[in-house]
Amino acid sequence: MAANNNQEQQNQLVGHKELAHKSLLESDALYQYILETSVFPREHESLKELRQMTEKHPWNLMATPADEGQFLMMLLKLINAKNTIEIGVFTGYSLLSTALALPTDGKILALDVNREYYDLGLPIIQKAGVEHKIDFKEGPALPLLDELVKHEKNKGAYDFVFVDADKDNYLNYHKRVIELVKVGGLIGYDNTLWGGSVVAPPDAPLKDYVKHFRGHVLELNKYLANDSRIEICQLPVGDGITLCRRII
Ligand SMILES: C[S@@+](CC[C@H](N)C(=O)[O-])C[C@H]1O[C@@H](n2cnc3c(N)ncnc32)[C@H](O)[C@@H]1O
Repeated sequence: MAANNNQEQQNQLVGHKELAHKSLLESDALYQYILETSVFPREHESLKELRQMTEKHPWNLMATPADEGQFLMMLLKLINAKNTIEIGVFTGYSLLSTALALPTDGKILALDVNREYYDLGLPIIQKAGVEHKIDFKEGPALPLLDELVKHEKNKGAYDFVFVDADKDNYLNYHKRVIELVKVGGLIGYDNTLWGGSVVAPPDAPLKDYVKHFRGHVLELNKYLANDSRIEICQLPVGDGITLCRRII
């Protein structure tokens, strides 16, 4: 009986390294511990619900890890964010975290090339009562950002921009969002440690997709470190998030 229970527990734990390997947490047990001991206030039950619902989605590994979602919520509250952009929504874990953290009249412009993912998580966003804060636009983010930048009123209008989409476009996004975020505002680039591969030796046995985007992530990191318009802070939360505070 005890052996069966152990096996069951093992089965539940297996998979973190495979499915959520982008997290820096190397141990399945530690990951599980974080999930079980993260205190989501009552009104954030919806985050747990969204995670459970999408857990079996084949691309579930794309969702923002729980520790990072919690961090984002705290950060947004600390900077009193009201007007934000999210590039790369997927099923909406980071989007729901953001929506819960913003005030009632807060707004998020949410961009994703695929609305199907968003629609999957939407019922939970609606149940959480925060859909009114979200303006979802389907399509490649670059032309949508170009359109925003054209209008003077949008420049410096955003408190926070979260970038979590196609890694080979991050530098292109940076060129646009730096104009949209206000001086003193923040841009957060996700996955800047890229599963730890940014420090892997050139001959390291990396998964194909990790290898494919590694060069782009390295290029972004170097660019951000030398960009005099921002000050940066790279945090080992989730798969690494680089916060850029616009200073000029
Ligand atoms: C890593 S997932 C985002 C995860 C999400 N932030 C979350 O918490 O679940 C990346 C998303 O970027 C979207 N994406 C990829 N290329 C894009 C593009 N060119 N423009 C807009 N969205 C894009 C994908 O459709 C996918 O939903």
